[in-house]
Amino acid sequence: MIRFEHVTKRYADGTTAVDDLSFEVAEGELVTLVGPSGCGKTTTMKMVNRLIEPTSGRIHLDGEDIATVDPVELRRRIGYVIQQVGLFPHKTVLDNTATVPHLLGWQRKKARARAAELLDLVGLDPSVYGDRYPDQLSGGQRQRVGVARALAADPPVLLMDEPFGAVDPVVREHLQNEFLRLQSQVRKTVLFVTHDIEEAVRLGDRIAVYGNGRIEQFDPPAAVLGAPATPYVADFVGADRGLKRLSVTSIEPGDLEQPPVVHLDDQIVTAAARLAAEGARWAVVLDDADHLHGWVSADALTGPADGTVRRHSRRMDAWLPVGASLKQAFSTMLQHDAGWIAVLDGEDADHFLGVLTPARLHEALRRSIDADARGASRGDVELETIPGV
Ligand SMILES: Nc1ncnc2c1ncn2[C@@H]1O[C@H](COP(=O)(O)OP(=O)(O)OP(=O)(O)O)[C@@H](O)[C@H]1O
Repeated sequence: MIRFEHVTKRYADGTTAVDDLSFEVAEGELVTLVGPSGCGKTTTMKMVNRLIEPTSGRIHLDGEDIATVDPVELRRRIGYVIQQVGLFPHKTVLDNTATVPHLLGWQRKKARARAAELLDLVGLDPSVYGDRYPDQLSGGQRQRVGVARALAADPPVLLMDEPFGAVDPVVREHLQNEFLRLQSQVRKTVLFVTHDIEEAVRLGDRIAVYGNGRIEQFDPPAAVLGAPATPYVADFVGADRGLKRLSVTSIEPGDLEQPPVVHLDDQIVTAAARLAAEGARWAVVLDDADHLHGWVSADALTGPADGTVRRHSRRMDAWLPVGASLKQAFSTMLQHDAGWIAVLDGEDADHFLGVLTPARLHEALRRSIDADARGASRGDVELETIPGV
């Protein structure tokens, strides 16, 4: 969708901002450009909408050399979000969002309806915020309007330059999550500039790690964290990259333990016998519809034998859908003070798959690091284990 071919930008004072850059961004892909200040990220981005012209090389958009396209026409195909947002202070939120459709000559009613739809999509109720002016919004809300405005004309490509850079870390994380949700719906081709490796890892399908006008590594987040291509990249992603990796490694069915499973209406004797046969101290409890209910301990089943498991079972709220990140798993364990979490599958996360324990979480992380290093799949990795004490 976007292709850079040997692109160099040298400014008039002799600064080489971008040096012989070649890379490609696929349709619907979100690529983060990350690196320290002054390494050429913004220059790269601004060459895509021709705010800056390359000194040499070519950039293709959807197969077309952009040097041959009228810049104004080109920019209509490209949404642009910047840190300062650049909303018009004298226009309402709704009118700000409808700017591009207006410029494209849409009828006022259609443009405003589209703007309202977009505001809704970025989490701002148009009936509450539509008539406000930008200075009546918080920083995070202004950023959302910026995103809505960039999407209003439904451009296939989105350029985002530190769009969440000016808000505090909590709001920032919130905006990142919302943006990921939005992107899963709209699937734009996105170039996203940031100097924050955490943000790059969290958002990018692939990350371009910049060092001084060149790309040092262009890979999916797990590979950048697990197998940095150069000492520079290793240094940039930081010594705690194992920890960052938690957020880009997802829970897979093969990571799970399979404790005994009993049902709410099972007789206590039957359930106790099942636990004893497996030498288990507890079992997962499902309801009639096979949905997760909770758990029951072997000790609780040693009392009076009449009745069903229902009497002794405890509710379990610590669960996640398969595919959630190991970071979410760890955080859920801490939040519920739980020694394990249930992992569910299915459209409504209603099918019990197994449980993730801290030991299994650690294994999953090690497996994924090993698998990346060897170019293997996670299930094929045999781990050496350190004997327990
Ligand atoms: N108009 C200009 N004239 C001369 N040099 C420039 C100009 N614009 C940018 N530069 C230089 O080009 C290099 C790359 O700048 P660029 O803005 O692309 O970096 P960046 O990675 O986006 O940095 P930041 O994260 O600080 O925004 C820097 O050394 C910068 O000083």
